[in-house]
Amino acid sequence: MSPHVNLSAPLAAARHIGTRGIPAGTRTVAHKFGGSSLADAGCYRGVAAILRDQAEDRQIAVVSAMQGVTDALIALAQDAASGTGDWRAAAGSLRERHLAVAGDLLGGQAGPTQAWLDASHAGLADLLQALAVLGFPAREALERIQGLGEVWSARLLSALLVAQGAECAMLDAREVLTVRHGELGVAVDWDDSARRLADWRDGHPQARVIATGFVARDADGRPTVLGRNGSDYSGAIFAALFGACELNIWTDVDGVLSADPRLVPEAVPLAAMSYEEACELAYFGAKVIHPQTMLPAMALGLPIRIRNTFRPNHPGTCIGAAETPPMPVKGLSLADNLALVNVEGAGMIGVPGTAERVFAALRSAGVSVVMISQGSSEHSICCVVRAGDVERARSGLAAAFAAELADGQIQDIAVTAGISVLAAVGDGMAGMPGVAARLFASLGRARVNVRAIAQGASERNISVALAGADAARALRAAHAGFWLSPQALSVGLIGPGNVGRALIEQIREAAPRLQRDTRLDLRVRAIAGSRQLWTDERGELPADWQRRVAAGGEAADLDRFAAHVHAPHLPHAVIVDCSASAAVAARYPDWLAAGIHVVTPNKQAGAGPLALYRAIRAAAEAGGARWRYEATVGAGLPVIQTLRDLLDTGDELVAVEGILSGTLAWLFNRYDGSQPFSALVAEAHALGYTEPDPRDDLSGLDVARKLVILAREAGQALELADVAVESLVPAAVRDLPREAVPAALAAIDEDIARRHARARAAGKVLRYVARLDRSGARVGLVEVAGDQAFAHLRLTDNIVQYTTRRYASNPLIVQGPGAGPDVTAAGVFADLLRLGAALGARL
Ligand SMILES: NC(=O)C1=CN([C@@H]2O[C@H](COP(=O)(O)OP(=O)(O)OC[C@H]3O[C@@H](n4cnc5c(N)ncnc54)[C@H](O)[C@@H]3O)[C@@H](O)[C@H]2O)C=CC1
Ligand SMILES: N[C@@H](CC=O)C(=O)O
Repeated sequence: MSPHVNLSAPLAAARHIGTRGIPAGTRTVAHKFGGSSLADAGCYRGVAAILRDQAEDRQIAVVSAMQGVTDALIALAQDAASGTGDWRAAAGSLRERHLAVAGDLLGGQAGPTQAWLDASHAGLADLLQALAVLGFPAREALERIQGLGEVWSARLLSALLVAQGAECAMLDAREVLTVRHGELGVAVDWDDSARRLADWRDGHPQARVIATGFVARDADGRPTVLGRNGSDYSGAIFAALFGACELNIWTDVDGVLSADPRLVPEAVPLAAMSYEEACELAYFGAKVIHPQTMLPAMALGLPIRIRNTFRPNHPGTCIGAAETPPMPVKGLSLADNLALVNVEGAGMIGVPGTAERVFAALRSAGVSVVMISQGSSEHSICCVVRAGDVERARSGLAAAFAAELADGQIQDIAVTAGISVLAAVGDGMAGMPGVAARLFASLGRARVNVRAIAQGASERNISVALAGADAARALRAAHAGFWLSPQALSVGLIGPGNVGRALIEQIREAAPRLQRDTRLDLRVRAIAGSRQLWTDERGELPADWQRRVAAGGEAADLDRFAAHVHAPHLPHAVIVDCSASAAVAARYPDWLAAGIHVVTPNKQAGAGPLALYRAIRAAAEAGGARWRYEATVGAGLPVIQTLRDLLDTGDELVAVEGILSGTLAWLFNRYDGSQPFSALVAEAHALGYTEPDPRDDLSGLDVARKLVILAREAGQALELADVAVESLVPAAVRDLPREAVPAALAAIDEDIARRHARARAAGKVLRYVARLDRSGARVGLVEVAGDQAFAHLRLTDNIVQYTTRRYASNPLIVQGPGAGPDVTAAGVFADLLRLGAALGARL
């Protein structure tokens, strides 16, 4: 970069003068503290502690004004000059604020500092009065006033350090730093500044210096300021003049982030970057450091560290570090409030000098061009300008090309307002194929239309102009494309009941391992209950997630829920339905058609009306999304997967028979006539084995649903009504509201006791069995001989026997616990992992 060439010689000479008399090997470090680090007395104490804790031999600290003071001073000057506002009262409160901070910091020793501040504020009042008389904001007075905040701030900090016994000198930069204001900004007179500083040092040999940022003197010795971000620039200038080996810029963030965290919650802090990357990022959006600030540091190769005053142990971001991590894209930035100007016409093709005329016209109109793009057809030149410049740009171009517009050689000078530019920046993209592809693929997935593109031959920045309305979505999508795993899965859970809660705990426990070992990045970003909806951007659930979901939720709204889960910036989305709701199941076709995967233990879809089942299958096919429901039969057991494997490998199902209800298995395993059957039902409910309404188990409906799911898996168009079902629910309980069921359920006890006694007398046991074969589908309570496999189950064990063409005389058996929140959640989780594997996770 040119600054190396232009600046390094005068700077090296200035450094030589500035470090005169300092022993070789002395380590000097420069620090700069912004207004956010100096908001109140507590902040000054924090800054003093940071300075005292540093290990360097010599220290130069450059300070901004207290937070908000520079803006207040500018407003004061303008109000006084224009005769508006109560500027006297405002000046009074500024004085009070500084006196109060001095009193707080220095206590009994505050007298001299307060007297000094008082005198300085009296000078300010005189200046304001002069402006009020003049009636216009005379530049010299304005610059003198604007810089006072830094002078007060440096005085406060140095007085505090001295009061704490830490030796230091205060340097008013207006005494030594000589600058000129030119068309390209402020230029430092390095030679003059270095000589003045050396003279000042003769009278101030202290190892620690507190200097004013932002202010300087002009060639005639009049006070002036360095412009916006001037304090950072002062930091870099004094780092150079004092011979510092490093510049620390202390602010209120942990360093430079990969993107604006207000728009991209997943933005990550960057440990290191080159000066060039920092310049590119700073230009748009990343306001941590201004490129001009870096010029002296770049010329001398000084590392600049961005650090957090409020977390001083955080390493921050090192700009210009010897080694920066090899990442193709280091950061993304966004500029808003722009417009596209497109000069288009067949008459431009192959005509030398057209581009020169376009840019000359824009220069004459005083328009700075943000981005340029021209296709190789030369049919149009398009550039991006700031929204406030667009009318000047249009009329300037219209005047410059008036003749060509009149005779049709130029067809149009078109302006599109409401444009943003997204820039992907990184030294590492040079020579690396695929970076642009990744950026544009991410934007495409988020359905962002790209209006114009620019990439220079340095290959350090790809800039994309797009509609402002798409900007935030584009930024998040691009960020996900570079920083998130391609297997990042936005998870939304419906029904945080027994199974849902267990599932979330399992995900929380496994997520870090899965991300590390398989790249599957599960982010639970939304949880919907029947009454509340909770959403989160990042999807990293805290330990007290249940409390937050219950406390912080909004009203349940499945449309909002699905929209949040289906975040365009995340590569994949899945809805996990852990409710038992038919209304929720009816939403699956829409979700699947939109590309949202669905995983569920809810049987209402798989065993729902055939029309819904078919619509779900068709939608999944059309949307490319997957519907997985292993836990609907046998909870965590591989019942459906086993059947699929049999069928997919060409086998043929002859019959399926089994005990498919964990609840009924447990009830009849436990029941021995010594206690009422209804008491055991209540216990099964409390253990989380039953359906939300236990009548679904006792009526055989739950078992019938499972049989329908298996039949459909085997290709049969079975409806629930086609299953012959024996219900155990007494007629008196069937139509009661759910809350009334527990009290009424004793009505079941007598019948079960009688049937149990009869079976026992015959040397048999009662089992609720399901069977599907060529003669049809039926579920009911049967007496099973004591030597049969079905008689020897434990607890909630399910057993499924597949008789197939291959497994004809000796059926294939799947057996194990078939109900309970943990095993069911594990079955759902296994489906999620299978989905992850299909999306490319290394599972
Ligand atoms: N518990 C078990 O052993 C097994 C359960 N299943 C199935 O898992 C699902 C959940 O079962 P559990 O957790 O035991 O039931 P649960 O009653 O404990 O939880 C269901 C949750 O869904 C919520 N919910 C109901 N309707 C909703 C709606 N429209 N929108 C949002 N949330 C709604 C309820 O408020 C509740 O939080 C059911 O479909 C069940 O059939 C499947 C296999 C085994
Ligand atoms: N209530 C059901 C739960 C699983 O589907 C059962 O008991 O099997």
